[in-house]
Amino acid sequence: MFGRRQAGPVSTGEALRLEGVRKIYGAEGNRVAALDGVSLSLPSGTFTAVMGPSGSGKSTLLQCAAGLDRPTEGRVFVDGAELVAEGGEAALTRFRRQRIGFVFQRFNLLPTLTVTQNVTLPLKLAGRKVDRAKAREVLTRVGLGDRLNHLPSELSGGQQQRVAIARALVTEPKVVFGDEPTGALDTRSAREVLGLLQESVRLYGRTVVMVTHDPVAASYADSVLFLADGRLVGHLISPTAEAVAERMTHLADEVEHQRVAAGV
Ligand SMILES: Nc1ncnc2c1ncn2[C@@H]1O[C@H](COP(=O)(O)OP(=O)(O)OP(=O)(O)O)[C@@H](O)[C@H]1O
Repeated sequence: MFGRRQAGPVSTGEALRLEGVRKIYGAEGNRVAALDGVSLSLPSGTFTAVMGPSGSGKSTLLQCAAGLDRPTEGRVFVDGAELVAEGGEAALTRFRRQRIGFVFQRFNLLPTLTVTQNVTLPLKLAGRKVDRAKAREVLTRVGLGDRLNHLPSELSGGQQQRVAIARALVTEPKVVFGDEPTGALDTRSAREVLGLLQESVRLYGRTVVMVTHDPVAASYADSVLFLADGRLVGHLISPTAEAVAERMTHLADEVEHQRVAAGV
């Protein structure tokens, strides 16, 4: 059902752009540059994996790119619109609801809502028409057309993550961000979820950005960005799991050498 790479629509335009993004945590004297000048441009209709050693800034990159947090410096554009520099949480939330979908490692479904209610929630929150037919269509696409009235607790982990994917896609966002979306799944469910993310890119023109620790998961992407110490240090196009794993091993060695040399 899910091929590793399928021919698809040619991508047009830019979905995500970061210009010199820095994110500093901590107070004076105790500062950590979680991101240290990251610039990138991802075309629309592409699937990108973000990898790097622990602490390299992957989650911070996702948070800043997805408007869950604001960079200390630099600019972020989603679908040509700049992430609002002012306006507080409400403005950030509005920005996200219009352009962005999320899939988290722990699914984050609301336990008291049915599958359909979970999927229509983003439409409701965005003040859009609660289109149950649309929710049914997206849920059918992810293979859950027969589970519409179930509660999340009545589903397996893989099925719950498929609900989360349907919820992320229902608003037809420009970019879908995944933070370890297969991290809590068994191999078979993980492959299904990766296949669905791939399909949302190939068939429906979404742009997917996924943080992962797993070279096999990364191999489903069109390209992999490698982070180390808050900087982009590599880019692999048409990745295989073996090539990704090899890069990661070298990266971990390099980071260790640099830390030893710097005495940290
Ligand atoms: N809220 C915070 N306050 C202070 N420092 C933080 C905060 N969040 C992250 N950091 C630091 O920023 C750096 C990057 O963290 P980040 O979580 O982005 O890395 P990561 O690559 O996602 O790591 P992992 O693979 O372990 O999840 C780390 O040194 C981390 O300790």
